[in-house]
Amino acid sequence: ASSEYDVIRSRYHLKETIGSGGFAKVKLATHLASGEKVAVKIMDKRALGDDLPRVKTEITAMKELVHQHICTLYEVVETKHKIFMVIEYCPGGELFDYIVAKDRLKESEARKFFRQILSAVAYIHHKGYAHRDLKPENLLLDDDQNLKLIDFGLAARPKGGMEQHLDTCCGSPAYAAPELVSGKQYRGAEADIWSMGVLLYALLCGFLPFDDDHVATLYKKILKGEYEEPRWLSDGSCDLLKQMLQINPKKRISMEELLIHPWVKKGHSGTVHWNSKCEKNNLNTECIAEMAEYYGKTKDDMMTIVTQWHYDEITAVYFLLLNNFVRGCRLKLPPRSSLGEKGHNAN
Ligand SMILES: Cn1cc(Br)cc1C(=O)Nc1[nH]nc2c1CN(C(=O)N[C@H](CN1CCCC1)c1ccccc1)C21CC1
Repeated sequence: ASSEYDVIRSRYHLKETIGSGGFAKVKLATHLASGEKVAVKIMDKRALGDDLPRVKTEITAMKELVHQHICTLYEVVETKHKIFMVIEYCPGGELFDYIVAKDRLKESEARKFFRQILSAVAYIHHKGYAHRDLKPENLLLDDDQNLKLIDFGLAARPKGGMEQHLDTCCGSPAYAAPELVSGKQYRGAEADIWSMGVLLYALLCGFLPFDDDHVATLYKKILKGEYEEPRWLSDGSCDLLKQMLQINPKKRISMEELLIHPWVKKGHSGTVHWNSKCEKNNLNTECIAEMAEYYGKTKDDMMTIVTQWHYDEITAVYFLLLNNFVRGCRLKLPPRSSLGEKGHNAN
């Protein structure tokens, strides 16, 4: 099996495991060429079994969804038995743990996070995707305390567009919409809005609106749609939650209405900017120039190579440079000769 790791080890220094889920584990790693930290999600195809399509779904989705509030997929390495996804590293961990540590968030902080979640979800809906597993465990904090959405294994891109109904019941029960738990057909976007309502409730209250140890009882509570309104919730927060946690999806607030909702806009100059700042169709010329120098190519040749989006080392270097660029840092790639001296790169 060690040979299966040869390619990934040639480009990354794998460190401790920082997460392990059903069929995958995530290790912290360092990109040798740049010294940048990354997260490597490792899956064994034999253990995946009929979950393998979920991984393909996630890879396809992450290749298409490139956004400032979505964890960037840098590189994919597939060997005989393994799939390695090299993904943006978020040193702040899960939003779930952040809420638990603070008990609950002040309305202004909840609003800051909620606007970032809206930005990511409005973008994926615009691209024709529904996430279908929105919860605080799937939102990570980067080192600027900004949120990044992860886990697109359950994402759906209905062929007939976002009006199309879906029927696979999936996601985490406590965040699942009533139409989803009652096994009816549902629209992905409408179900995501409900889940964001549960998420907002968790941010503001520190506990879930619908909760029970027995999943059947939990479902009954979701279908009734009744939840507690703690006294610390403002009228504005209660009104917004009421519009998001409408059991009838037709009466539920839409994404368009959410983006301009007074509660969402309060204390912020503009509406939520959900367009991507890092779309693949307009390359960052400074990153291309830096790469051209590093690989000894002309800018045009470098541009051509990057736009093939092979999700190999080239794609990884481009996105690592870009993620630093958008944060105002300039990542310098050392001359390639130093590659030989492992761990040589100053961090
Ligand atoms: C927990 N933690 C603490 C610190 Br400090 C950093 C982290 C951390 O996990 N950072 C991090 N950066 N980038 C990633 C992660 C975690 N991570 C993840 O993809 N984490 C998910 C977490 N899911 C939430 C519910 C079920 C599993 C995961 C999926 C499969 C197996 C293990 C973990 C990525 C790769 C995208």
